[in-house]
Amino acid sequence: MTDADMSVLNEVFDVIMDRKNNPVEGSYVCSLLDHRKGINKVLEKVGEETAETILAVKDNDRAEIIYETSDLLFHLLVMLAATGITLEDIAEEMKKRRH
Ligand SMILES: N=c1c2ncn([C@@H]3O[C@H](COP(=O)(O)OP(=O)(O)OP(=O)(O)O)[C@@H](O)[C@H]3O)c2ncn1[C@@H]1O[C@H](COP(=O)(O)O)[C@@H](O)[C@H]1O
Repeated sequence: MTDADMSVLNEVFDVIMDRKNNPVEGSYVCSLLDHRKGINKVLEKVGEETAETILAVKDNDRAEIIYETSDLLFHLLVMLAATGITLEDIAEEMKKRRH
């Protein structure tokens, strides 16, 4: 995997943060981060996408695993943005675990 492949996570996270700070009409991310709905909507999606990913793995369906894992990672990024945690925070934690 190249840095360019992984940079898409940073790019999408940057868009999510921009949506958080500069709400846009019709944005899916903004609908998830809408404070009037609280954090529940984001967490429901993380749970739903986790279940769908697990079922894709159970079915041994490669295309579906890729599709659902992408959904899950995206919603995890939205969850991190909602809680004020950055990808740098996650990277720091993972680097500490290297051995
Ligand atoms: N990566 C994503 C992304 N992945 C999934 N989704 C949306 O997540 C929503 C919910 O996913 P679901 O799988 O539940 O969708 P569904 O169609 O109900 O499918 P199932 O229930 O059948 O699985 C769908 O509307 C998808 O479009 C995404 N929406 C946005 N992004 C990124 O976020 C950026 C900002 O998006 P906006 O805020 O909409 O501008 C975009 O430019 C993208 O880069």
